[in-house]
Amino acid sequence: MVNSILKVQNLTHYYGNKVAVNDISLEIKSNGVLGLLGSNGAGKSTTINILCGVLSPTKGDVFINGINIRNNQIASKKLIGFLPQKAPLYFDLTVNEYLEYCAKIRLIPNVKIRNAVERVKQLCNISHFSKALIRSLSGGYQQRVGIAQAIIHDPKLVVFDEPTNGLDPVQVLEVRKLIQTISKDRAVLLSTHILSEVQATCSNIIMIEKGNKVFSGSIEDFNNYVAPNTLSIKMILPPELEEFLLICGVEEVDFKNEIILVKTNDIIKTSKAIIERSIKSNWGLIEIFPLKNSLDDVFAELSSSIN
Ligand SMILES: Nc1ncnc2c1ncn2[C@@H]1O[C@H](COP(=O)(O)OP(=O)(O)OP(=O)(O)O)[C@@H](O)[C@H]1O
Repeated sequence: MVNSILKVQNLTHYYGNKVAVNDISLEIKSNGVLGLLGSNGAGKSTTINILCGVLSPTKGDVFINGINIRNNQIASKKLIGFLPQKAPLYFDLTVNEYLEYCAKIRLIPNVKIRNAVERVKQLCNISHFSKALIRSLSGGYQQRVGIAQAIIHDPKLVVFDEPTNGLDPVQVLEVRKLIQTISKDRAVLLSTHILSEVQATCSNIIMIEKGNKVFSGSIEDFNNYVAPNTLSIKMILPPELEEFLLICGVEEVDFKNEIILVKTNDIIKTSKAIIERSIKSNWGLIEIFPLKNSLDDVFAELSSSIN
């Protein structure tokens, strides 16, 4: 049987008597980017600090490639790369000096260090800064150095905590592109509270709120999670508001130029009723379709589902 790259079973963590992560399970079976989404304080950092062996969980188990991190700290850490919210950089070292140092603390044999450093510099497009002091690099390039240290030992799983925080829009796009490239050869867990980040980078999402898992599935499943409750309608001869309100399930009607937005408690029944009435009364129905919820709507709905 092939081991999952990451398996988290019933993870729970308390700070004193306050629960920060409550019975969370998740699994990564193949390469690609899994988004760990949640509002501020949801429990994302606590979860990933546990996965990366920085924090011991109160309860539950984490397996990296089948290895339980609780009893096999060194073996499991060899398989994980981590870029925390604040990249662990030494600003007075050059890029080469820093990456060589990271390779040593990752226990890469001396004879292989040079190749490892060259490989990650090339991948992260920082070779031309090899001899530059880290403090002299822009925020985006410093973040690339942070990413390079996270993959220097060629881990199976890389964990990024809010990797585009504080970067300008161009750097954000470049760092996202780099993360996607990295995810072709390994699994990536990307923690963020930014929906557009998840949309742009991830294939699947786990969402946590107040320490509880509230969603797990594909971006598409996430998008369709909350059933739509609004119909968008175009008609040549629409009826008056009062007549609309008499139709089965119609709760609110909003006339916006040519478009009529109808809020309903039953999208199927109301669509059927409007189509039937339109034919009978010659309203000249041109189009009718349910309006999809935006990801922001779904995020808001899921965030408020835990009290
Ligand atoms: N060292 C700590 N001691 C006590 N409580 C903590 C500690 N660290 C985090 N918490 C609390 O645990 C909960 C989860 O925090 P965590 O940092 O894991 O959330 P997060 O989703 O990463 O949030 P953010 O996006 O703001 O970093 C929060 O209520 C937080 O206040």
